[in-house]
Amino acid sequence: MSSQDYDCIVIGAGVHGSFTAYNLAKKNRRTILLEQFVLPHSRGSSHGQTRVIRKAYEQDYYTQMMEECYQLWFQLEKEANVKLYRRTGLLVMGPERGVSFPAIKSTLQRNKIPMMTLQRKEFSQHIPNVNLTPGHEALVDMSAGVLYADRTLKTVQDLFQKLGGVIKDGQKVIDITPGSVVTVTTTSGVYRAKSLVITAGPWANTLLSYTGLQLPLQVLKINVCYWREKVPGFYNIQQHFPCFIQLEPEEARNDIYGLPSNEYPGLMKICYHSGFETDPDERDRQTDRGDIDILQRYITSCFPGLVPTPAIVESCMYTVTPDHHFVLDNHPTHSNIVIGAGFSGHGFKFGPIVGKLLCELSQGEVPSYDLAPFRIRRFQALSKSAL
Ligand SMILES: Cc1cc2nc3c(=O)[nH]c(=O)nc-3n(C[C@H](O)[C@H](O)[C@H](O)COP(=O)(O)OP(=O)(O)OC[C@H]3O[C@@H](n4cnc5c(N)ncnc54)[C@H](O)[C@@H]3O)c2cc1C
Ligand SMILES: O=C(O)[C@@H]1CCCCN1
Repeated sequence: MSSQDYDCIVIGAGVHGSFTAYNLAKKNRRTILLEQFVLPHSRGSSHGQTRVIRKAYEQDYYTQMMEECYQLWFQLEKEANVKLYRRTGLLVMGPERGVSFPAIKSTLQRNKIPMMTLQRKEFSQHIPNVNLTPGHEALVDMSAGVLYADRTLKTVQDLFQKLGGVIKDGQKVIDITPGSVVTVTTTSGVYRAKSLVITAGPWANTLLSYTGLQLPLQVLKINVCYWREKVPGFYNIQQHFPCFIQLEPEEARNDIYGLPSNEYPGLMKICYHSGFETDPDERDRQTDRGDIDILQRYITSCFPGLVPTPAIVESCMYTVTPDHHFVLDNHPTHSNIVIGAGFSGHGFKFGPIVGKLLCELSQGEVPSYDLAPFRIRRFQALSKSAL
């Protein structure tokens, strides 16, 4: 067993822990990033080749955070000399009389984000091989695109190490002792630091249980489905096919989204924006595929150029809060413990800004954004403190 002292310990080397550690190292804080699995791994939420980046949100605060976040992604690409973003645009389709579509449209307009609305008659000219559902409208968020996810994690972790940061992978945290110096015990070491950041994705509540806190988080297994093009190239990134979000009527609850064929030749990724409850350590025992039936029906009616049977199904996990907004906050009883959790299936694109904010919180600095929507106290009636 080794015992070492740091300014900050970060638990979890997913996208948010990696960006937080990198921000801390940039501020010359002696930082260690602990990860239970050997890196890289595909057992959490940040693996896979691609994610959507967009400014199209219902809430101004996400759209406004993304303004700076895009700049941070570009800076990172420059610093590491690597391509992490590819512009495709994002086609948003949804019921004109619903809540979400008009809200997204007005947020984009209010914030002067480049966008294009598509009238039904011009839709097929711009977006061939997609049928717009009757009663639905469409717009395109022009600066949206694809982020290369696995490449991002490697890039950020490499930069962190170049700045002197330490990564210990294959070390599962099995205990946390809060205090003015926090002690973290792993399967092979004991580490002490002035502050701790917990970015443990689906395992957030397992880690938080050592600190006497539980958050209202639900862990869902997501079936990540890839669908074969009937004619190769129909929905290809090279042919400028965009990412898309299909907003469903509020009562249907969950949306469908997709990315152009890119990562696997001839296959387009289309997924259901929800899944089935799982224990993160038993992910593969969850075998429910009810979402795939919904996707098959949708693809048959709206994407006639795809074979409506998935060619590949991979797994990922969402950690969802009751309002689908993130948790970015200090621990309510131990202020030198900072929590980044509950990214609810839409957190990847915010990695650079979440890293910056969690770093600021851990250093006792005033955060760059109003974190009211992300504070733990919004769950007051729901969160159970075991203290
Ligand atoms: C299918 C899918 C599609 C998505 N699409 C998008 C998208 O298009 N755009 C977007 O912006 N976002 C998207 N997201 C969401 C985004 O990927 C997640 O919000 C983000 O990856 C969450 O990262 P994280 O760092 O919080 O969690 P994770 O990536 O799960 O990282 C947590 C890490 O903590 C480690 N850990 C846990 N417990 C311990 C322990 N005891 N000791 C040591 N280490 C531990 C885990 O092993 C893991 O590596 C998608 C997610 C999924 C699943
Ligand atoms: O965060 C995103 O942009 C994607 C697409 C929409 C559903 C959630 N995940």
